[in-house]
Amino acid sequence: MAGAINSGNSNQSVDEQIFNCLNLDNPKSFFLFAGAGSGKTRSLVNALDFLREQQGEFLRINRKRVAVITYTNAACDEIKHRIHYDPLFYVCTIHSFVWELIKNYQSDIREWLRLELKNDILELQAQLQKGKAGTKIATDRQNSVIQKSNRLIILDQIRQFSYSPTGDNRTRDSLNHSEVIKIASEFLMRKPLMQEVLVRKFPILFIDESQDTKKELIESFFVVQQNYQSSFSLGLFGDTMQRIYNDGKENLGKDLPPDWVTPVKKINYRCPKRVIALINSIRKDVDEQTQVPKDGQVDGDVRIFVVSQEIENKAKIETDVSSYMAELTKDDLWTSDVKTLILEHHMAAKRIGFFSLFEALYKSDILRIGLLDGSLPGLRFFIELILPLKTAYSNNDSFTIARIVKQYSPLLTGKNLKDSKEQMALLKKANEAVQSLGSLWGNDDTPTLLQIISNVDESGLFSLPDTLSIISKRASIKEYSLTRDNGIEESIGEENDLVIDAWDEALKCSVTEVQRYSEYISDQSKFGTHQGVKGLEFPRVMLILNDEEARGFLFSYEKLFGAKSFSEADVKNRKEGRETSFDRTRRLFYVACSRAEKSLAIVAYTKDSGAVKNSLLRQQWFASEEIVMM
Ligand SMILES: Nc1ncnc2c1ncn2[C@@H]1O[C@H](COP(=O)(O)OP(=O)(O)OP(=O)(O)O)[C@@H](O)[C@H]1O
Repeated sequence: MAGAINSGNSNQSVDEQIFNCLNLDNPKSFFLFAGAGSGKTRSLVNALDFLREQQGEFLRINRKRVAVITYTNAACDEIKHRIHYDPLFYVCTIHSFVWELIKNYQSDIREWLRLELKNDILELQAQLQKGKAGTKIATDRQNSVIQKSNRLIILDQIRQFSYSPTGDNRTRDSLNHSEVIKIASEFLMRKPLMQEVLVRKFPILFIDESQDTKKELIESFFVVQQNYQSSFSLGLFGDTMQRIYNDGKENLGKDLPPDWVTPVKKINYRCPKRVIALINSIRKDVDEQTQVPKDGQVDGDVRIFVVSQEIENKAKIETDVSSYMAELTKDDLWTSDVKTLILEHHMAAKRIGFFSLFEALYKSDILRIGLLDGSLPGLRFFIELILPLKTAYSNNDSFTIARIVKQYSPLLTGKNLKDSKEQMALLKKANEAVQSLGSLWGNDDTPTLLQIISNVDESGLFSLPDTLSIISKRASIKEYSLTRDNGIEESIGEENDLVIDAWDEALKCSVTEVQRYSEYISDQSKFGTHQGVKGLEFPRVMLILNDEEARGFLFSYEKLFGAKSFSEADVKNRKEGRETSFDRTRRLFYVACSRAEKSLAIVAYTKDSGAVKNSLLRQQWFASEEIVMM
């Protein structure tokens, strides 16, 4: 690693090396890249504690803060919690950070957007001229030209650009996620004033999981660091082996300026010895970084179960695997407290039983983000109102029923009750509406979502969210399209029908699917995705590998384990030094395996069990007794 002027492998010295960088009179930048479970997050928090103690007063008096960019909102909350919400630290995701940086440059944003839109339109028109007419791609391009041209026309009418890091930004004055990243990177690169403002406000900037931070931004932060070496410290935390998104900077850390400090961490504090040996092997052909266990670490167990893809009852296989592991490890919690990691949300949806609902809404680009982060108003309506009301109804819990109805029902608004001469009649109406809704649940069956919204619409018990209301008043539907935040906006064309189609399909599902979805999304379920568990740890991990179910093309476990040969593109990419789906999958596998604190079971569904077995034996990541053919 270039620029390693300091190294050491005791944890104490790593933290001290970082502390030494944080002297505001002589700041240094550093790059703490180390394997899974080596305590990078812990070192980050230690550095913040150090800053609070040593520099807190100075920073506060001079109205400066320390910025910490995290990869997810969950990681952001975790760090904020660990530093007791001290306002000295500005902890946020990359999108919030860059918006904070650029939001006061409104006229520059307008000019940037004008140029960007013009260039995009020219490029699309050139592609349209070159390409075949009448194809789907040509239609998409034409629509895109129309959309961008419309945006260009209204550009000067926009008084203030807006952006929400967690929203879908579909109003006419909003910027989208990739635009704010692009704007911030370009402004940071080109505008000395913006660099100065950044450094003045945040003389110290830490970036966690920086291997997955958008490369153009990382590059612009490097430029700032070079221009402000004596007043700015950039601290990067991460692990190149855990880069799982394509927009991160490849080979981050290569050719660092010579004055950067690059501490080394070799101990893995999380995983048992056997898992450490496994992840060392997975990593061996990539960068030869090896880890050692902490003193007194347990051995732990690893098994890989090779199962034919053809097997119908996968749930049974996975229960059998749990029992096997419980017996092997003498740990009964394998049958009740296991984190199961799947590659895609679809796989959890199938296993938990909300697949039809998920599949229907996932099809729409507009609804997808809200579906994945649990914020779709159409679903929240069921989760926050209908399901709790149903539970209270089943339990004869009249207190809770009254609370929900009073809080949400338009029948019983204060104004309604005050104005009404017939309060008793209103209460009776609300009561009947609750009875009517409750009666939809028969002895053995549960209502569909459509039955529920029709019932509620008719009784007037609750106002439906705009999305659902539109469905039930389908007659006027063509004039509207849906947005996640507002429900209704001016028509933007074809996408409208896709959203309606998606909801049409979803409303045919039973409300039980919403219940299961709700458990999954609020993290009460035992499932997580391979990507989503970055940074987390669990005692018992079951990793499900199944390309067929995952449907993605970015990852291929069949290739990783020899059941599928490399495509021509893979061969070409490898020859030319570019990464392949094999490389990406190997990194994802590393991330997922390294979450285990005690024991790890891998269930590999495959079209060719024999080929997988041979390949596993050749690869030597697992001992032969650890490979279980099922
Ligand atoms: N010096 C230490 N002594 C004891 N335990 C430690 C030490 N450093 C970290 N740990 C523990 O090891 C586990 C992993 O630490 P942490 O999450 O900080 O690692 P990480 O490098 O950020 O991991 P990953 O890259 O896999 O997300 C945590 O449970 C943490 O509390």
